[in-house]
Amino acid sequence: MATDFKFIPIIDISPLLAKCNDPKMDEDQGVSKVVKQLDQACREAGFFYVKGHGIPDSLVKEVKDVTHKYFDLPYEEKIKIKMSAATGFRGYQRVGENVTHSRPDMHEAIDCYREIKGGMYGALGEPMEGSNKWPDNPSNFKSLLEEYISLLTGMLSILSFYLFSLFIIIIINNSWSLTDLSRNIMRGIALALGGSPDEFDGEKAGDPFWVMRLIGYPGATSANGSEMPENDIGCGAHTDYGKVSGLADLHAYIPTILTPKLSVILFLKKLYRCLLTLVNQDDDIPALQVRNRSGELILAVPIPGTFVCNIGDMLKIWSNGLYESTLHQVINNSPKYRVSVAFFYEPNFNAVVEPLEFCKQKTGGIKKFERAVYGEHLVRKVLTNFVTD
Ligand SMILES: O=C(O)CCC(=O)C(=O)O
Ligand SMILES: [Fe+2]
Repeated sequence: MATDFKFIPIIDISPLLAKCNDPKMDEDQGVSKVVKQLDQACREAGFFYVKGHGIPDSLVKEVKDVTHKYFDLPYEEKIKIKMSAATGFRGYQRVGENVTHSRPDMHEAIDCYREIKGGMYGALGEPMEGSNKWPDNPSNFKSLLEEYISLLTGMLSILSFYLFSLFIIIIINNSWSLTDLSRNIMRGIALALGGSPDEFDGEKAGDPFWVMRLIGYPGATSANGSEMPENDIGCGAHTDYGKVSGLADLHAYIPTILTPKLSVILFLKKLYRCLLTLVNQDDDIPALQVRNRSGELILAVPIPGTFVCNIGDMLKIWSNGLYESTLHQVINNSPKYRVSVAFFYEPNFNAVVEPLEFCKQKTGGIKKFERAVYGEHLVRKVLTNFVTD
């Protein structure tokens, strides 16, 4: 992170969304103001809240409600959608299965990825082929989450009733920008970097991959119970490069190569991933902590009606370090169970990620990062990153 920021700025992005598809958006005063704020936030904190984002509050809340309901179910029920190599690493992982810095994270989660159809990305995408594992209970879980994802990505994958309701929402709000929030924030960030608004369209992130984690953090009392007495870290310090799937499942995939200890050590090696993250967190439980340059932890206090956004490592590469991803962690000290839904907006699966020429010029003319193909990194994450990175 770049500075000793003391707070995380709140940015009203509605002027940006209103003009996002206007070819002259960069000449608009409202857009320029938002772009300036984005630039400052990305340089100073790597984190910002967005308000005026156009996603209905009722949907944002409902997504957290169904997530609470799912995690409230007995373990035998939750495990019905267990994540494994056979599910393309999609599905439920229990508390402690995720590891950061060799410590089990005190959270459970459902991991989802954009659907990969058979043969879509050849042999590279094969291990992750498949569609997401949605629970049957609560019964509206799948439809609700698919609607939510379509609004965040602009991928109108749900036909029938939900597409129709989305259409009505769009008409009511008179704004197409509702349907692709992440892309539109990226258009603002592209301008903030000094590029054109469509810098990340096309081959870079015009057909974006996405990852979503629905995360449940047990309350402090149960977290300190007998099962894992010392661990109260919900999610260890990290930048957004993504999470490794359950080690047990990875061993099922590459059973003979690694000992569990070695797996954990290699897991610590950094993987570049993630462009922009949008976190939808419980309104009443402050738990997400962001580290500034001196190591002070700045709380990303929940602010109703906002998403917490942070830039990921892929943007760090594209911007040649002009924008950095910031370390953050989660500790739920409240006795209440906390839920957050982290949505990771990613480059195209086949995208080649390397410092943009104009960013290189702005940062001393030297390329600070090597070229990476996003899909290779992603798949390596779930398979061989343990071996080669
Ligand atoms: O739970 C949160 O508030 C954030 C989670 C997070 O940082 C992540 O999953 O990358
Ligand atoms: Fe994160």
